[in-house]
Amino acid sequence: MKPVSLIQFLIEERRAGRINAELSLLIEVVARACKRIAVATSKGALGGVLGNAGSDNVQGEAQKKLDVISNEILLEANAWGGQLAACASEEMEDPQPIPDMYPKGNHLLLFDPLDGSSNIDVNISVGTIFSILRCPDGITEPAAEHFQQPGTEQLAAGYVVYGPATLMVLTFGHGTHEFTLDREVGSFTLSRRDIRIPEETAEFAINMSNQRHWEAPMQRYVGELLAGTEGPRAKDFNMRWVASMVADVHRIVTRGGVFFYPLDAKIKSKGGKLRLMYEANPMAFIIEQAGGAATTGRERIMELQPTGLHQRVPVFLGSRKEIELATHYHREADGAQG
Ligand SMILES: O=P(O)(O)OC[C@H]1O[C@](O)(COP(=O)(O)O)[C@@H](O)[C@@H]1O
Ligand SMILES: [Mg+2]
Ligand SMILES: [Mg+2]
Repeated sequence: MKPVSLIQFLIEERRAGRINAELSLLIEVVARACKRIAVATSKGALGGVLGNAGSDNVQGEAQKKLDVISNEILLEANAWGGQLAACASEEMEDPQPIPDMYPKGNHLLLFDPLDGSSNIDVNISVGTIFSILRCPDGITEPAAEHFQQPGTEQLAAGYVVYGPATLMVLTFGHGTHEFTLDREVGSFTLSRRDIRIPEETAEFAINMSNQRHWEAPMQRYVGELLAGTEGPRAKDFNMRWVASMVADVHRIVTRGGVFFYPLDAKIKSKGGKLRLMYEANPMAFIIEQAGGAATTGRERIMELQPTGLHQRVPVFLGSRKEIELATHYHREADGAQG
């Protein structure tokens, strides 16, 4: 089969009327920026990109040098791209307007410039996650409230994994597709089209060290997985936890599985660990378009009405039947309590 580059794929999508020229160009700009981030991450200690930046972000987390470098690469690339009205990032409290000297567009871009920051210094896969929305008509200086649209309003979402290979996974709402960076030619090439995630799985991902803090329905669900063939599920389950959401989600996009970052007593006051606008919503869109499911344990993530740019939510995503069961246990427990 003749290789299909990302550019050719975007032309196909435009010809099919699934995306417009501006969105297509925006994806090209984001892809180009991620190629530069791939180079930066691959330098490691030699490039002086490891370690802390000496500053904290809006979440009160110590920023890694690569958090800051990746953020700047994405801001710089998108400032003069011409497709954006503004962008927002995990690493910035407020939305970043497009400088007046540059042409503006009708899209809003949200991103987690470097996901899996705790793994940077130990050379484990990290990534970039992004979500694209339409800027409301007539808004020239978008504020946080203009970004706060439900996940169902996303025009596109994607992530890039910087691992042994650099991969981009993308959806426009017409299936989920994977592109591999061909380092020799320097471009992303289609490696899997219309990905389907198996409905059933025997592989789960969760940070088990938080177990004692979980809610009862989560204790029950994971307890049954761990009981395996000796328990009510009558099947053994294997566990994985990379602690880079992009890598854990990419494993699921590749071979199925489930990923959980549930609410627990430690993070209850924050509403969860992962961020709705630039982690949960884009991943939910990608997973749903590949036949999987994504909930908070109670509600469909993409139907949530956002209340803040950096809002956190519980995340349950992956193989549909398992996510439905875990969600059912939570709703049932709420019902019993209701
Ligand atoms: O350290 P924990 O509790 O295992 O959490 C890991 C989770 O935190 C994250 O690193 C948060 O994302 P950032 O690295 O972008 O802040 C996720 O990628 C990952 O799933
Ligand atoms: Mg992240
Ligand atoms: Mg991050």
